[in-house]
Amino acid sequence: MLSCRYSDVDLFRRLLSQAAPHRLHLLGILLIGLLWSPIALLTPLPLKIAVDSAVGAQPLPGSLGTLLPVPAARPLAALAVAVGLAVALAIVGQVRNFADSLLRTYTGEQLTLAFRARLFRHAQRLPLAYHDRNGSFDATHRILSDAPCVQWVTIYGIIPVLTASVTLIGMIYVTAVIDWQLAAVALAVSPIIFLLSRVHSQCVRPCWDQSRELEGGTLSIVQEVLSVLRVVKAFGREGHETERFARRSRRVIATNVRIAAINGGFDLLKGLTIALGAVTVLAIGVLHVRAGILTLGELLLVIGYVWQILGPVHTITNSLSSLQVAFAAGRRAFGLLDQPADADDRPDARPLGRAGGAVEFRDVCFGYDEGRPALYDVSFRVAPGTRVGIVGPTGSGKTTLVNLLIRFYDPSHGAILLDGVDLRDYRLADLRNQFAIVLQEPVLFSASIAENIAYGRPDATHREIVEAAKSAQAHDFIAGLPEGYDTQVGERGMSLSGGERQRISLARAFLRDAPILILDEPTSSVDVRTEGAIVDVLGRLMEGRTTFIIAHRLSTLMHCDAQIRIHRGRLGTAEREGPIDTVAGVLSLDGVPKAQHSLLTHELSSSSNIRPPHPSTSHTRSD
Ligand SMILES: Nc1ncnc2c1ncn2[C@@H]1O[C@H](COP(=O)(O)OP(=O)(O)OP(=O)(O)O)[C@@H](O)[C@H]1O
Repeated sequence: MLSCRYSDVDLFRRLLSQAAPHRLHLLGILLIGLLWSPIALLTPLPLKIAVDSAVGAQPLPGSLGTLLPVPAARPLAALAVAVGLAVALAIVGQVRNFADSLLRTYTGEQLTLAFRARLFRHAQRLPLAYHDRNGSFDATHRILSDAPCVQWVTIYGIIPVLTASVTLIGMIYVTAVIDWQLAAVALAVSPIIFLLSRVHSQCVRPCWDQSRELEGGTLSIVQEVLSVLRVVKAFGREGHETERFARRSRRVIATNVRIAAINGGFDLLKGLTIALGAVTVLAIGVLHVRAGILTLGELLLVIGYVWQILGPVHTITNSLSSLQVAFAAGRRAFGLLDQPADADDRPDARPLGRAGGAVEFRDVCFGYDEGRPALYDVSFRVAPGTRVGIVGPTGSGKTTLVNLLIRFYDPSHGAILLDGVDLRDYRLADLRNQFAIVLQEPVLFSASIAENIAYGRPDATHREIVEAAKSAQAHDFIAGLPEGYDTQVGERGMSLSGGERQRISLARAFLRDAPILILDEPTSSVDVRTEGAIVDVLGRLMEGRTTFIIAHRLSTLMHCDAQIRIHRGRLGTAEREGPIDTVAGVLSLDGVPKAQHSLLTHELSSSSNIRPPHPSTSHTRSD
């Protein structure tokens, strides 16, 4: 779990600093909240006036009596004052509620959006190893469901506690002025309630942590199943998946029921304490009325305050215990945010315009997991413009090799050089600009075809997009669509055929015009007829670019100058048989004229296959 190591104080501090840019809005909410205090203090007053001055013959209370001197013989005038005050309070209260709700919603959404954007930005910068380990939905859930914790803490946590505290102090003061003994009784209840709240928070906190983790796991099942629905349907596993979801959900339910039971138990205890306080105030108050210390109206006023005193106490304790939900979410959100991102550029990192395309692996070792190497001591050199096929059995390390080249991962030992410079010495953004990638399963985004083609070059003009589509033999089918280049392709391009999707991703690679091309079995998901067309397109796409093409099919290797064979993470020799020997074109190595050079055999070595370069071991091209 990535979320356990933060104390509440830590979280509180970090959430406040996350909310800091919106402090003016938060101040506005606080001020509107503080308006509640005078409204709450004045709310029981119309009742007192009605009882003491309209029914009884008392003068209007305090400064109201000075402002509106209603004679004792005019009970209707006193009633009018009571009604007028009640209506005015209701209007002011409703306007305050309206402004409060509007500003809370606006600020809350802004706070959540800002935190979500920060988490999303960070999730994209995390090393692929993090997402491999945790699955993509883990981050999704943290970004979508846990990010609102920043508004839960500020708008629904601290601000209600502050405003309720001010109201509480005001009410205790006014009650004490009227009858200090009643104020003391009401006050005596508060520490008991705070104590109960503290114990409550401690009991409920681990349950909230567990609930949020389980909920994330449950939703990840939904996401996983819906993203591979074709497979689930094809195997008829809908029932199994539903049961898996229900099993997880039952655990969430059990945890949430436990939380509800804890909350209910503590609410009961707090409610009983509050009722005990109110009943005691009532009993003492009645005795004081009988003894002539209080008027009946004052008793009603005080009882109104006592209930309202207990209201803010309730608000404070509820806000404090709901902070636990926010902290549980905050622990998960910061758990994501504190994962180390891809290494930052070195301070002296080199800018890179357009690379020449010379690539060298020098004694490269790498493993995804400790003690399970995926590549051992891989060394080879490739001259600019060489088209290299990477072959080997499944799981041998082909994808790993190109992953290291794009710097999705860094080698644990050795170095990879581009144009003679260690990849780690380049600015990462500049380095990644050197690659165009076409994958086995083309990746399209739910946007228009034009936007998908321009994904690697958002500044491309429409003309350039069309040119790229023509080069990828995609223009004709795109032009035949009712909305042409503006056609929306649906989620992951599912409204297009496999061949159409692959042509769009090839058009994207043409438009990108990068000096290094990475092709990962680009024809494996299309039929034989489409494959022929795509192989032709690939041939043109590879022209003048250093190309690494992972391939199992001979047809795909047809355009390659050289082959790297990998077996269990080690390099083997280049193949002698097969299409390589028959392909026209020569690998040029480090400035040596092309025609004099043979292929990679003497340039490729692994720990199991290290030998000095020697013409006799080299693999001369047939042409
Ligand atoms: N993200 C990962 N986390 C852990 N291990 C991985 C990961 N990706 C690959 N591996 C392991 O590394 C080894 C090499 O995998 P790689 O994907 O490079 O093989 P490959 O030759 O491309 O296979 P294929 O032809 O099936 O795509 C395998 O043992 C694989 O299980």
